[in-house]
Amino acid sequence: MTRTPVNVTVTGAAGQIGYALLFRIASGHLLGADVPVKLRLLEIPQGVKAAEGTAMELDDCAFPLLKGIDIFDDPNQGFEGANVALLVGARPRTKGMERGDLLAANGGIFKPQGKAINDHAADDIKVLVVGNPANTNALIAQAAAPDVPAERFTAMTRLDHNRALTQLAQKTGASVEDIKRLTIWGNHSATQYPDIFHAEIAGKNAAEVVNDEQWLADTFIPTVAKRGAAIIEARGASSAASAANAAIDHVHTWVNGTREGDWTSMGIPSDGSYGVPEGLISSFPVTCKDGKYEIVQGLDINEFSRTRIDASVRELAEERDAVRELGLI
Ligand SMILES: NC(=O)c1ccc[n+]([C@@H]2O[C@H](COP(=O)([O-])OP(=O)(O)OC[C@H]3O[C@@H](n4cnc5c(N)ncnc54)[C@H](O)[C@@H]3O)[C@@H](O)[C@H]2O)c1
Ligand SMILES: O=C(O)C[C@H](O)C(=O)O
Repeated sequence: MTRTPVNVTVTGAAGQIGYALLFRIASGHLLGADVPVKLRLLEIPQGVKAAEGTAMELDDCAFPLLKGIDIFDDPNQGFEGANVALLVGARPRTKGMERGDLLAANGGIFKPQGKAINDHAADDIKVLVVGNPANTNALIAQAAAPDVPAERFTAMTRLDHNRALTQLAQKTGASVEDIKRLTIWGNHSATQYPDIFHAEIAGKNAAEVVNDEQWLADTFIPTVAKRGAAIIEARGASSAASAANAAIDHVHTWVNGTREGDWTSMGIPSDGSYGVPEGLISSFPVTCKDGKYEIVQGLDINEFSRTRIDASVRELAEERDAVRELGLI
């Protein structure tokens, strides 16, 4: 039986992450090796020509699963019939820009995009926000889409999760696939908290295997939390291929499920679990099954973790208050 192609909208398609992302979506890594896709690329008018060039290259790959590419500069058209939306395009922070300016500039992008998703996307739409500040941009888009279930709006902390997996693997000599149940809590920012207290390495508690709280506090957490800045410093540009890879992982896991005995990290609207105020889009440990996610419940949060989760959640609440004041939510 031939399957109906899944419509995938990608914003910021002509950017760095877009260039690393589109070829993997078209080759079946986002949804599965048997799922045909149609790409809908959304750019600002100045980005359309470059997106057309990328579309030419996509054509030149002759991907069997790629059933069409359309390019738009109007969000209402870009999100028409979208089943999956990857919101990558965002206004980067430029010199002299305060956080409030950045939130306001991104509000001008994510509010209309949220409304366009509300009015035009397919009923089963799943949204991943990658563009920074990802959690709060997701909140803005979600608030502008009252007819879409709030839980369909998610923000990307999978890159942080993947970064933490490798740091832990390198410290312990384990292989990344031997590590399970690691968690990123909070905001995709320097306040995020990568938590290994419930993680397992080949079945053993990771914190006990590491047995070095100083490494945890002074090396592991800051290395993971500030990795984005370290990449910018080294590369002269923000992470692109690893961010695209994480976006692929996030959606693939959401759609196809977490592996047995494991969980992942996703920025999702809080239901009040673990003391995170309801509605904030914060990263949690989640399991995924049949296209839905659930927060892992009942984890014992120690004092070390509590302080750090609270600090990141406080930052999210401040960002929410700032966008509320700007009338964006
Ligand atoms: N959550 C994460 O883990 C993570 C990781 C890396 C980067 N990021 C963020 O992802 C975003 C994109 O990064 P990049 O390196 O691809 O940036 P980039 O500047 O190379 O590309 C951004 C693209 O978005 C387009 N764009 C801007 N406004 C748009 C709009 N309203 N509609 C559609 N397209 C629009 C631009 O024309 C540009 O082509 C940045 O905000 C970056 O900070 C997030
Ligand atoms: O773009 C950035 O500021 C960094 C990015 O969010 C990252 O984590 O690599």
